[in-house]
Amino acid sequence: MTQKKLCFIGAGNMTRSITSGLVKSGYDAALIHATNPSAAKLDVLKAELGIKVSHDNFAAATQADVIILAVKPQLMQQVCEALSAIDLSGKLLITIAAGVTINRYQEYFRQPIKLIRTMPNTPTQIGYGMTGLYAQAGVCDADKLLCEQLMKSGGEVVWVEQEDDLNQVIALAGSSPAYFFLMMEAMIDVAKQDGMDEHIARQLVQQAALGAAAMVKQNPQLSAAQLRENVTSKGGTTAQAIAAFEQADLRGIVKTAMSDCVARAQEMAKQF
Ligand SMILES: NC(=O)C1=CN([C@@H]2O[C@H](COP(=O)(O)OP(=O)(O)OC[C@H]3O[C@@H](n4cnc5c(N)ncnc54)[C@H](OP(=O)(O)O)[C@@H]3O)[C@@H](O)[C@H]2O)C=CC1
Ligand SMILES: O=C(O)[C@@H]1CCC=N1
Repeated sequence: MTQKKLCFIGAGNMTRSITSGLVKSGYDAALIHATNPSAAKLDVLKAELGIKVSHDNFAAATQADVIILAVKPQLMQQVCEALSAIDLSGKLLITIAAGVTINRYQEYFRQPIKLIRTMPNTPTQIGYGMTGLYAQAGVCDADKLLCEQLMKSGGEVVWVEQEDDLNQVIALAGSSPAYFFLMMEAMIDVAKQDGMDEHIARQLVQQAALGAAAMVKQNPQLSAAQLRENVTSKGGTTAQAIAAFEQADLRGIVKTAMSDCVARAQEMAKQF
């Protein structure tokens, strides 16, 4: 991979996930710079990954070839406006923020920019990430390839055709690790209430979840429905459990959750 000077603005959960993936995959830590107002997260990144850290967004971004915008959506305007005095003509901008549109970034930077919107997720930290990508019109193939390579160091990537499609990516992959964590959390809680040791419950649940995801991935010819049916013996235990989920309208709950997730991204696009 071509190794360029990277600057992450904001050193929170996602910057940690992406920079870990990059360093683990061999990206030169000396070329990665992260900035943050408070010191604690920077200290951890410096100690764990050996990347450069500072509190100065402007200086770090000025020196970088690629600026990765990784602050919360509500802070994006303030952060981008403060960087708008930098000549961005030779730099690629990548944003990981949910719900902030390309039009907004153009307003904030007040100059022509080359921007790729991405939607990664936290499993990027361990190489199991999933990132959706959308490039602003006019971004060249070399910059698209560079962004793709950066995000691939943490897992898989898909390009989407329309900017709006990123909202579906959020519902399906950006936010969805939290849905699966909730499911596992609930299962572990039930086992604990039934008197099981928490560590054993967690081991059982995490391995079952990992196995189920691997079964889906390794059997592309089989639908998720078919894989579910293969577990479900007629008149058996799984049938009882699945009936309880169906009766409680799990599918309806999932539908509401995902459409609320998309709606929030659309609302944020108007807000920020
Ligand atoms: N978490 C997730 O699963 C995903 C998040 N995203 C997107 O990633 C972005 C970051 O999310 P996440 O990492 O979870 O959030 P975090 O809150 O963990 O990280 C944001 C970081 O930005 C820092 N920050 C605040 N103000 C500034 C500033 N002026 N300059 C530089 N840094 C600043 C914060 O510092 P401090 O805490 O010291 O104030 C914090 O460390 C969001 O836009 C979110 O939409 C995208 C995909 C998945
Ligand atoms: O919850 C959020 O807004 C961010 C975007 C996707 C995951 N976390």
